[in-house]
Amino acid sequence: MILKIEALNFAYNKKKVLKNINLEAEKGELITLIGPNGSGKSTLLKCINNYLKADQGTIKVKNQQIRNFSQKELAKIIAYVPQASEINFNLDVFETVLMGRKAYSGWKANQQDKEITAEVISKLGLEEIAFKNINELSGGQQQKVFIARAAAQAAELILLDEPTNNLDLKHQLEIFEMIEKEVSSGKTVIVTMHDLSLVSRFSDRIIMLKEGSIYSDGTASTLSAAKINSVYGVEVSLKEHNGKKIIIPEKICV
Ligand SMILES: Nc1ncnc2c1ncn2[C@@H]1O[C@H](COP(=O)(O)OP(=O)(O)OP(=O)(O)O)[C@@H](O)[C@H]1O
Repeated sequence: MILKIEALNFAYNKKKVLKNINLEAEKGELITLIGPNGSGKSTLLKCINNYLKADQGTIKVKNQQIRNFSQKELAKIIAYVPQASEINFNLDVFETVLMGRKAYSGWKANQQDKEITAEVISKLGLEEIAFKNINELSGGQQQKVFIARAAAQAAELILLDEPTNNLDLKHQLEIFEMIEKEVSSGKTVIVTMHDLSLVSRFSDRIIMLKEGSIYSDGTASTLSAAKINSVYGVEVSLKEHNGKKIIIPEKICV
């Protein structure tokens, strides 16, 4: 088991945001966290990454509490890609992906770091933009670069916060292809998303958060109109296509 969370509680000041979260993740799992705006998805990822410190409960990676790791050691196990709006710097693509190697070599990247960076760039199909400045890229291209940086970090657990937000259909699929490549090479990926049809198509396991608690945890086949209705307050129709669910919002429940 790569991740084990037990009885996690977290509050911003006095506002309880995560309530009694229990969660285990295995090697090679793709887990999607869904839930309405403000249900605590980003906060949970930030707690797992030890960016926010839990008030109560434990978070263990590889059987050790995350608070016992130095930031550098934890970065060899967990890679975290925040929401696009939280990212802002002025480097080219190669340099950005190379930053993923910081946990190994500090500021002084060695030849091996550069080779790993080049491998990741070509494996994930970013060669053509390798020397473009990040700020000159579209949102979709930037997201790909940040996933590449997480891949270069060679962490076993990758946390992605809404990587497909604001992306067109092609970029959404490309991001999922990148995620699937990481999962098929044995990485565990936890990703937050809002597009439930996309989630149903790509996830092994879907965790629904409702007001800071886990409301359900199961395969895409367990996603039901009743659950979505209860968590989002919206009536939906579910259609099946090639064994996957398509979720159509119908009306807001009153
Ligand atoms: N830095 C902060 N200080 C105080 N409250 C915060 C902070 N960040 C988030 N919150 C609050 O915590 C709750 C959970 O926020 P969080 O960002 O984890 O939700 P989310 O499920 O990721 O939402 P979204 O889908 O909109 O990204 C919200 O009520 C939010 O207002």
